[in-house]
Amino acid sequence: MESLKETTETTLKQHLQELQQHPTPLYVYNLGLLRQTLQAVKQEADKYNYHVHYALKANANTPILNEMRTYGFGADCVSGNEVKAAIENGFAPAEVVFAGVGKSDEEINYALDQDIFSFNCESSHELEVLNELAAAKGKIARIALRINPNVNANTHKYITTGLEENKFGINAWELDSVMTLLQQLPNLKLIGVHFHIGSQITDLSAFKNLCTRVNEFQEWFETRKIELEHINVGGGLGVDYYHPEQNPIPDFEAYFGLFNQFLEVRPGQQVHFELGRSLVAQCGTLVSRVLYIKNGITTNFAILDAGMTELIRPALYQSYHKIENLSSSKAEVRYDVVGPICESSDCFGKAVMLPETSRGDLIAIQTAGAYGEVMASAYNLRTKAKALYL
Ligand SMILES: Cc1ncc(COP(=O)(O)O)c(C=O)c1O
Ligand SMILES: N[C@@H](CCCC[NH3+])C(=O)O
Repeated sequence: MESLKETTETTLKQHLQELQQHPTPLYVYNLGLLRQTLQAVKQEADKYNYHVHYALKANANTPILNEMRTYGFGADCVSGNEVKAAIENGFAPAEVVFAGVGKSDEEINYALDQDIFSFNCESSHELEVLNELAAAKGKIARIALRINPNVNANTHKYITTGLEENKFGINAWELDSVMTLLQQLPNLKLIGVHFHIGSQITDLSAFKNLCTRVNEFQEWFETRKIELEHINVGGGLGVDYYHPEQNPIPDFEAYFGLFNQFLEVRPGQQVHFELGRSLVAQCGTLVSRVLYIKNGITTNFAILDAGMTELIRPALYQSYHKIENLSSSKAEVRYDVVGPICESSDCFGKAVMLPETSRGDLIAIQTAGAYGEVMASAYNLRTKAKALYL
């Protein structure tokens, strides 16, 4: 793994002079690491003939999408604009799936016109609306039922999606009535089932529990003589935010191996995955300049030109991102690293040990490739940060 260590730990420092020429805040992507990650995913998924759709919600930048397409991944979309981005960036419609609890008529109509592979449907009401819109176009929409498996992902409660209390998916007790309803909806064709239990899952036993539930649902369908061509088990594999240098690439071998061991697949069935974070998180860094150093009563503040408007994860989920000072190698001092936004939650890290930091230093906030740029906002009328690809 020595060469990987090189790419994550030193790439930014190697490019320091170049970075200094750029306005900040700036998202910097390491395409070399991205390619190594995608190669690893492909190698492990191919072992079992698994097919991966990239979840665009993690990062929908064109150079990133180009890499995904080049490596043969499909596109998992959650809005009409994501479907559009996938198609405009060259994904074949047959490689596009569209999930989401609240698809608007306009979004559905656009996806119907594109003849996408599948709508992952999350309620009876949605099925009725989709059937009506497909009928109006004289089309038959391929659908997968997103089932809520009631499996705990053991992750942050804001990013758990597969519990009964969550808004996502069709609950097990509704399946009978949904199947009865489907028989009355001639413009829908059921091609599979879909599950997704949450994100940033680091305890793989959650996926084992998912497999057990999927196996039970498969039996349920089988006893009713309903054939499922596709089993989509979603995404959710977590990354190591604490040690991006040591673990730049998640353990895809263990992840896919677990599904191979515990998921019972019927002959001819295809297994689909929808990975987002695990593919792109580690290749992205938010680079920012120190604006001011301010000595508070209890702490020193390093005030950056990036804030929660560029990377909202710490403010929203109290999530940890490793912070490095690329410019200084002085003795370490403790700082609260904060942004310029008019919110006290605009803080990237408290009591962070950094080499003594001065105005103008470049600060790297790591593991920001997923759910970073895409979740940026214009709050305080901020300008959107640019992206640089190394
Ligand atoms: C339905 C669905 N699929 C895929 C993903 C991608 O998840 P992750 O980025 O955790 O792999 C998400 C996000 O949690 C999702 O909601
Ligand atoms: N945006 C979240 C994850 C949600 C994933 C989409 N369901 C994060 O930054 O961790």
